[in-house]
Formats: sequence, structure tokens, C-alpha cells
Amino acid sequence: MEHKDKRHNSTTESEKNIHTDFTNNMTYGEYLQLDQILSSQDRLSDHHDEMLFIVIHQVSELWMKLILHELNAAIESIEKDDLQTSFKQLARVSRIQSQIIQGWDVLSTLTPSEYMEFRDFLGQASGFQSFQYRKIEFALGYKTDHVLKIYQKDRELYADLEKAFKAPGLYDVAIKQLAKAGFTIHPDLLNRDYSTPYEEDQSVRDAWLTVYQNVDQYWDLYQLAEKLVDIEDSLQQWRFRHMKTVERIIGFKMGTGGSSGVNYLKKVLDQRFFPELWDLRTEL
Ligand code: HEM
Ligand SMILES: N[C@@H](CC(=O)c1ccccc1NC=O)C(=O)O
Repeated sequence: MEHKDKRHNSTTESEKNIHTDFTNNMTYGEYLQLDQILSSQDRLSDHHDEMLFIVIHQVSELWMKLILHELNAAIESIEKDDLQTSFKQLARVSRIQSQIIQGWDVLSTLTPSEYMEFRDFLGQASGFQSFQYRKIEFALGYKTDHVLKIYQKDRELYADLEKAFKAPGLYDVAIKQLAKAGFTIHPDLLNRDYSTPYEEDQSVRDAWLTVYQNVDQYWDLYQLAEKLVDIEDSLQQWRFRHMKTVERIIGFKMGTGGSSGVNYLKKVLDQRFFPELWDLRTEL
């Protein structure tokens, strides 16, 4: 099929600029590659509810794909000082997050006994291995190298993930905007090694506090900060619903990925992305 060759492949999108031939008579199903998508729900058990389990994960991964697309675009916009464009992209990320959070309501119709009928078929597979989820964490600035090790055996995935690991995150480019607006930011932060976790900093806290206390003067930075808070808030809501849904379905059993299960997921809730933006609120 000729049109397929003309697609923008997601990995080469920025490198190639091939125009679609709009005169072709491609169908709805062809355009959306539904043959591929709709033939990718193979259940390992013959249990009815495994279909729900597969679909909810696939839908989540598709939304994550769009989140990454928007987050990376927003990081680029902020680097280019185009904050207005980044606001639109970040607002879209928040709306997508709302969709994924709603998904937990659907999954919680799965009861413990239904899940246990096919859980063993999953072996050691776990959401722990979600590649796109890690890329989102990296784009938001949460860098932990134990995550990279999971992919050591897969060269291509590893290289892709490593690139995201070493790149500046959303908070790094936001902090650069504070410096560009004239705030004194600790120089180590502006030239930091992006492959290390971000550590809370007094100069960043002081700068954001001034922004929040002088909204009229720093309207753009204030809007940017609130968009970041929206995204962290939603990510924490997602994590909380995941943890509670898991408790509802498997109680305190160990996870297939080898973790303690619910207690591990509770611990992850303590991890923060934009700490100063939360801390400063006590002082307002
Ligand atoms: C019955 C449904 C589910 C159960 C019982 C479950 C259980 C778990 C458990 C126990 C973990 C900890 C790692 C481990 O030891 O396996 C985990 C991690 C994870 N799960 Fe799920 N999960 C479910 C649904 C989902 C869904 C729908 C998603 C969406 C993609 C998802 C994404 C993840 C991610 C990204 C992690 C890694 C979290 C982190 O390390 O911070 N899970 N899950
Ligand atoms: N960690 C889950 C298994 C699980 O949920 C899972 C297995 C395969 C593919 C995706 C999964 N989802 C999220 O962790 C469990 O311990 O039951």
C-alpha cells in the first residue's frame, strides 16, 4: 500500500518532511492502522476479564505516547522562550492525565478472584517495565539510574531511554526561565549534570516565591509554575489511584515485578518533581 510509505514515522518525524498525498483513496481503517491495533489483544488465558486488563494498559500507553509528544514539545518551546505555546501543550498534558486517571474506575470493576484467574499467566511482567512511563518521569526531571538498568539487555530501548535520561527536564528549562527573568539562581543548577536527580535549592525557592508574591510583574512565570503544579498534582493522583486499585485487587501480595507491591507503590508517592513550588505555598 503506497500511502504507508509516506507516513511520518514517530522516530524520524523531525528528520523527514514527507508530504502526504491527499489525492489517494485511503480508508479510515487504513489511516488509523486499525488492522494492527485491533489485532493486538491476544489473551494468554481464556478468561473473559483479561481483555479489560490488556485494553486498559494499551489505552494508557497510547495516552502516554501523546503525553511524551506534548511534554517534549513544551520543553522545546520553553527553551525557545515561547511560553505561550508551552502553556497550550502543558494544558493538553493535564487533560490527558485526567483521562488516564478516569481509567482506574474501569479497572476497579475487576475483582480479586477474577484477576487471580489470569495473574499467573503474566509471569514476571509488570508495569514497572513501562518504558514510556519512565520517559515521562525523566521528562519531568525524576532521574534514577536503577530504572535504566532494567533495559540494559535491549540496546535500542536503552539508547533511547539514556537520551531522555541525559536531557534537561521540564523543571530544568523552567528554572532557566527564572534566570533569564533576572533572578539569581545558584550557578551549579544552571550547568548541572541532567542525568542526576534534581535537588531542592534555596535560590529556586526564593525566585518562585517572588513570582507568586508579584504575580502582575511575573504573569508568564506564574502561569508556567501553575501548569507544572497541575501536572505534578495529576501524576500523584494517578499514582494514588494505582496504589488503591492495586490494594483493592491484590491486597498486600508481592508484585510480579518483584517489589513488595502496595507498600512499594505507597513509598513512590513520597517522590516529588517540583518541590519548591509546593513548599513556597506555606509562606504565601
Ligand atoms: C490489576 C491491575 C494492576 C495491578 C495489580 C498492578 C500492580 C502493580 C504492582 C504490584 C507494581 C509494583 C511493581 C511490581 O512489583 O510489580 C506496579 C507497578 C507499576 N504499574 Fe501497575 N498494576 C496494575 C495496573 C496497572 C496499569 C493499568 C498501569 C498503566 C499503565 C500500570 C502501570 C504501572 C507502572 C508504571 C508501575 C511502576 C510504578 C513505579 O515504579 O513507580 N499498572 N503495578
Ligand atoms: N504487577 C502486577 C502485574 C501487572 O499489573 C502487570 C503485568 C503485566 C503487564 C502490566 C501489568 N500492569 C501493571 O503493573 C501484579 O503484581 O499483579
